[in-house]
Amino acid sequence: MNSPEKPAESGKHAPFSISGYLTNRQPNGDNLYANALVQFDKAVAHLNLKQGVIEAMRFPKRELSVSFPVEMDNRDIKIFRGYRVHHSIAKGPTKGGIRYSADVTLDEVRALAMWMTWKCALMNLPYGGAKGGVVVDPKSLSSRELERLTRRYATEISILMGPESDIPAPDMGTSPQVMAWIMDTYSMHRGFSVPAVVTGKPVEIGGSLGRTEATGRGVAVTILESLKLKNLNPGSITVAVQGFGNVGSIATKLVHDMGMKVIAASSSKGGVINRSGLSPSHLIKYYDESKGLTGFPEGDFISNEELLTLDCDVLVAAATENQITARNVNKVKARIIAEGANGPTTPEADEVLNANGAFIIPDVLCNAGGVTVSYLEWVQDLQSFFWPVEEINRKLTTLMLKAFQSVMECAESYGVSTREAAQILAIQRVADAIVIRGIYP
Ligand SMILES: NC(=O)C1=CN([C@@H]2O[C@H](COP(=O)(O)OP(=O)(O)OC[C@H]3O[C@@H](n4cnc5c(N)ncnc54)[C@H](OP(=O)(O)O)[C@@H]3O)[C@@H](O)[C@H]2O)C=CC1
Ligand SMILES: O=C(O)CCC(=O)C(=O)O
Repeated sequence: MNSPEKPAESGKHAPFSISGYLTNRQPNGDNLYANALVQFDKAVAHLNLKQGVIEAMRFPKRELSVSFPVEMDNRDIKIFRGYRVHHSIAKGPTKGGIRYSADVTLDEVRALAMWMTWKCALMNLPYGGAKGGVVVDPKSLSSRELERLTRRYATEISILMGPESDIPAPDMGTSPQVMAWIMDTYSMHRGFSVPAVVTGKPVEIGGSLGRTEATGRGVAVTILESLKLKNLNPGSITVAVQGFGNVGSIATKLVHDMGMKVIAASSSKGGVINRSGLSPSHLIKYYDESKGLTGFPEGDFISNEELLTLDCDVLVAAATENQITARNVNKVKARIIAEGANGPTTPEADEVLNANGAFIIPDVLCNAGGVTVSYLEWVQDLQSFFWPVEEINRKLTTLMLKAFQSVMECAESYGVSTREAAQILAIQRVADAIVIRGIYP
């Protein structure tokens, strides 16, 4: 693996060391921003770009760290920490979700913001990349506490937010309701409704039909396309899904509708396996009622570690980052890895999977359905004219297939992995925007 401290072999980039720049010192392979830089260095080495242009893409454009007080239901005041990072503004306003998680770090948000830049560029959306996060376990808060926290965080980052500057959306631990509170808070400060300031809202206040399902739908569309590429019949395919939130649960339902057999699914505390197949509707009902999948009666318990290394055809990694690592990669048996989550595979594990002949649908492609329908939501909000769900799903599928095709062509012509191909395409497009704008002549 290339170290992010060491320029890649081409020697083309990064005299600027990132020593001291990373904020959380995790073991090698676990720091998400370091991992994002390893991927970037690998992809950019194939492109003929000026040093300044490379430097401009290597580091975030701007970062906001905030501390803010929230009154708890028992009248105690707690201080929370949050972030909003803009990685690139070269191709348009910044776009990207907000994550509520007890473990979120600034480096994690930096990586996720960088990946949003590549994802938007790969999908040809007129956006740069951003991400936000608050260090909080949302399940530990009451609904009123969650609302107060969200409104205060939205106020703190409102100096960056706006329909023409930065448009947040849901990510892990946030929901359409959280987006509604953000939209309302921003609108209160402006004195009129600004639906286009955030996407993934409930449809009653300007959300788009199909947005809630969009990320999982994109995952399913790319899996089906991968099966076509490999001449595999969906009816003979077994699938294991790690993570059963927004992305994992919808992907489970849709691959099942396409004829594949889902044999295992999990949430954070473990999951369930049944080699005869699981019912997505039963899983979804159980998950909503029990807030997890452990104890689901129609199968046997399986740990997350076991699920990742299960004998199956397709592994959908739809939970969180750093799940397929140097520690477990040699035991992964799935031939197709669909990265519903952002950064589920570390760079070391990525190399091993590729060497072993696995087919990876990389995160910036696989989970791009969410931001794609977010874009459609933003366009609908700006024009105050809304489309039926069939039209949204048709547009989404068209854009996903086009991106899938271009990644395959790029992988073929450069002789690189699918992840490198996706990033090569995206980085070249962002670099073109930087050069054409004349920001870094
Ligand atoms: N929502 C979106 O539109 C998009 C999301 N993504 C990415 O997809 C991933 C999932 O996001 P989303 O579905 O929205 O998040 P949710 O918060 O809706 O769900 C997350 C799911 O992952 C589970 N989980 C968390 N940690 C682990 C773990 N270590 N092992 C197994 N399961 C775990 C959670 O379990 P539990 O319920 O027990 O906590 C939950 O089922 C993230 O990486 C996110 O960045 C990417 C693009 C768009
Ligand atoms: O819908 C969006 O704008 C962004 C979704 C997101 O955070 C992601 O794709 O990782």
